[in-house]
Amino acid sequence: MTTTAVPPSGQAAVLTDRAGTAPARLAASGLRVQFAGVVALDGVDLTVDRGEIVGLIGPNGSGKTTCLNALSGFVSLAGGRVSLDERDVTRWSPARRARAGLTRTFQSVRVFADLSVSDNVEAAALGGGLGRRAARRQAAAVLTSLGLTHLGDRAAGAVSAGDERRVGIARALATRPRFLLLDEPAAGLNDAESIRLIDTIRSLAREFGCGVLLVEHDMRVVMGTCARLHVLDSGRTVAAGAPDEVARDPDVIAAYFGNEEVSS
Ligand SMILES: Nc1ncnc2c1ncn2[C@@H]1O[C@H](COP(=O)(O)OP(=O)(O)OP(=O)(O)O)[C@@H](O)[C@H]1O
Repeated sequence: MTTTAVPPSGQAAVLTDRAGTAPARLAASGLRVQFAGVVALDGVDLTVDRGEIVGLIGPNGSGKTTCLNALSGFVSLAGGRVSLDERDVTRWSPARRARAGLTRTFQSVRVFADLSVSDNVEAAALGGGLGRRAARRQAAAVLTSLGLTHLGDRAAGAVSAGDERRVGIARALATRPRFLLLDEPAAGLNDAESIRLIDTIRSLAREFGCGVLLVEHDMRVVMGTCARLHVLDSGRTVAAGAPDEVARDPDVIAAYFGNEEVSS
C-alpha cells in the first residue's frame, strides 16, 4: 500500500514505497560494455546503499556515463550483472528498473519549458504511477524539501540554469526513486548555483533516503557530498574508498589528475 509520511515539521513529506520492500542496495558486478572496437567498461564492480552518496569520477572517456547507462539499462552489457537488493535486474528495461526505484538524470535537463515548475514535478510524479491528488501532494513535498516552493508558479523555461537543474532533480525525485543516478548535475553552473546544488544532493540522501551515484567533474561538489568515491580510468576501477584516501592515491593522481593533487 502507498502511504504518505508527513512529519510534524511539514518537511520532507514524501511518499513511502509500496510495500515496505524497498531495495537497500544497488550492486553491479563485472560490468562490461563494448562499442564496436572500444571497451568502455571492463569488469567494474560497484555498490550504492540507500542513504549513501557515492561519487563516480574519472577522466574524460573513462566510462562514467556508460556505467550509469549500464546500471539504468540504457546500454546492453557484454558481461556482468546489476541487482537491486539482490534481485537480478540485468535484463530489465530502463522503465522497469525505474518502477523498481532506480532512476537516472541526464546531462541535459528535460523540462517542459511552458509548464510551471509545479506542473513539471507533478507530471513526473504522474508518470511515476501516482494518481492526480497523490502526484500533487508529492510534487509539493519535493519542492518544499528542495527549497523550490517559491518557484512553483514560474514557467520552468524561465528559471536560472541552476534552478532548472534542481527542477530536473525534483522531477526525478517525484518518481519516488530509491536510487538516483545523477549525470553531471553541476555542469555549466556558476559558483552560487553549485553550492546550492550541494545542499540539494545531500538532502536526497538525508531526507529522502535515496542512494545516490553522482557523476561529476566539479570536485567541490563531489567532495561536498560524497562519503565514498569510485574512480574509473579506461573503463576500469583504479581506486575506491573515502574521498581523502582516494585523493592521495597515486594511481588516481596519475590517471585522473595528471600531476595535480585533488582539491576540494
Ligand atoms: N555510443 C557510443 N559509441 C561508441 N563509443 C562510445 C559510445 N559511448 C561511449 N563511447 C566510448 O566509450 C568510452 C567511455 O565513454 P563515456 O562517455 O562513458 O566516458 P565518460 O567518463 O562519461 O566521459 P566524459 O567525462 O567525457 O563524459 C569512450 O571511449 C567513448 O568514446
